[in-house]
Amino acid sequence: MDISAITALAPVIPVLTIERPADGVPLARALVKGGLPVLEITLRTRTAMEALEAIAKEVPDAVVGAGTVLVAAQVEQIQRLGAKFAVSPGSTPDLVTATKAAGLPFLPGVQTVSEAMLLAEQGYRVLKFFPAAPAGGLAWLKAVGAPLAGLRFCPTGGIGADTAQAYLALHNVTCVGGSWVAPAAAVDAKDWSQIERLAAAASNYKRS
Ligand SMILES: O=C[C@H](O)COP(=O)(O)O
Ligand SMILES: CC(=O)C(=O)O
Repeated sequence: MDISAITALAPVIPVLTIERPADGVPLARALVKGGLPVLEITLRTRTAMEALEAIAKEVPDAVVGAGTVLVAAQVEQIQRLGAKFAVSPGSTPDLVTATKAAGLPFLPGVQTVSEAMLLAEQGYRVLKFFPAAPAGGLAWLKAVGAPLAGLRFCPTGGIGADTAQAYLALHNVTCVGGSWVAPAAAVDAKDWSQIERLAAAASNYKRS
């Protein structure tokens, strides 16, 4: 699957920052059961790599990727642990080269038109728009829809249950990313049924 196919699988990509290794698998199972199979594990915690590997091994219906991929050296490791894609808040030439060499689908982050154009020159058609809400949100996406007509975005950052549907209604939004479907309090309480309900609600959002 390429990144277009992966981002087409579900309207919402849960962005997960996992603090305890034991949380990863039940959290992933709850999200997949709720209808959100594409999961982004951010590499922001000591346990992220371990959680990524466990989910890749034990939750076969999940399409698990790594987020907060900042340097090329991480690419080989996440792929070896079972990541199906890489996400970054931005992009660098080294990350583009490393993910292409590895054949690992990559969702690079952009915040400006010029960044989007540079990635389009490299062949990317699906980009993460990060941080979506502070960087212009719905208004930015609407404004770039005509000039960047060939590009689709996965806005992430500051999106919640109250705004996700409005983003998904835009023709240049393929999916949205966010942490709201796995609130830290629910994870701390191991309230997997609450997370499954939040995922089920998010999986019902309609795309344009
Ligand atoms: O850095 C944050 C992640 O991209 C998710 O953002 P969020 O917590 O605003 O949904
Ligand atoms: C911001 C985000 O989702 C990432 O760190 O990849």
